[in-house]
Amino acid sequence: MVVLSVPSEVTVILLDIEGTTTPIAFVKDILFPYIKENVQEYLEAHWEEEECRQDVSLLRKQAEEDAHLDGAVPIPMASGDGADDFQQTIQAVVDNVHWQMSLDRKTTALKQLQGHMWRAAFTAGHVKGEFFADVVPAVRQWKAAGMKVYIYSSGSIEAQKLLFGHSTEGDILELFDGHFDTKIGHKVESESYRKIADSIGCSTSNILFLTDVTLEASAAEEADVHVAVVVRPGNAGLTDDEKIYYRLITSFSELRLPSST
Ligand SMILES: CSCCC(=O)C(=O)COP(=O)(O)O
Ligand SMILES: [Mg+2]
Repeated sequence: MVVLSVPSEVTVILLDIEGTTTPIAFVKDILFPYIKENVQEYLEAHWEEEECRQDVSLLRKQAEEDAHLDGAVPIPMASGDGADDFQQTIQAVVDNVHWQMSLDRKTTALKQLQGHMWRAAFTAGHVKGEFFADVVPAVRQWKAAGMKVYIYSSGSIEAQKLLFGHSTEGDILELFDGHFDTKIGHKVESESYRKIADSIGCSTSNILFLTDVTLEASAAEEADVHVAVVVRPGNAGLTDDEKIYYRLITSFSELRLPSST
């Protein structure tokens, strides 16, 4: 088995979700279709609620920023004048969400709405978070060894908590010391990793970040974070150069903590 020695200065392990702890297929084939199939009905049912208003307002702001992009879908303000206007505005939000999802965009606006929509599915037990078999045993071992373990995903913190709180392994939220999402910054920007270190109260070099996406690994590395790229079934392939450059693991069990023998 391949063994990757964790540098002795590492005290924090920061985990990506999709493609790292959790199969991409779970996100693409279960979580995302739930949104596409239910967004219209969800908006119709929750339109007048404050949380939904805020979600739509954030999506509208994002749509304005996206106006220059090919195929972008604007979300006009509802005039509040009649059922047709209400339906047209909802349809614009639905189309915008579908458009963003067709590009797998990771905007905070989209992720916030998705998190709110998944709440019902997870809490009712219709959907349970899935993890690769090595994930939970490894995290338990790291915690027992005194490591701090955090999550950093494009999925909203609320969605992350649903995934880990309602999973095939039960509620495993207690295993994590904290969560970060794109509100701290995008995962492909190195500044995000500096802010995460500040927020945890450690140096960036105390962090080991595990992700499937080399653009994220590169941004983290630029901030002096240790990185390993996680290769899982169903993940996007890596180039030969990436395979040579990055430390690769196919299972969390390949990590050797400093004190391990
Ligand atoms: C319940 S987490 C939802 C996953 C998600 O929406 C997503 O975009 C995952 O991105 P990641 O940064 O974890 O690769
Ligand atoms: Mg990922």
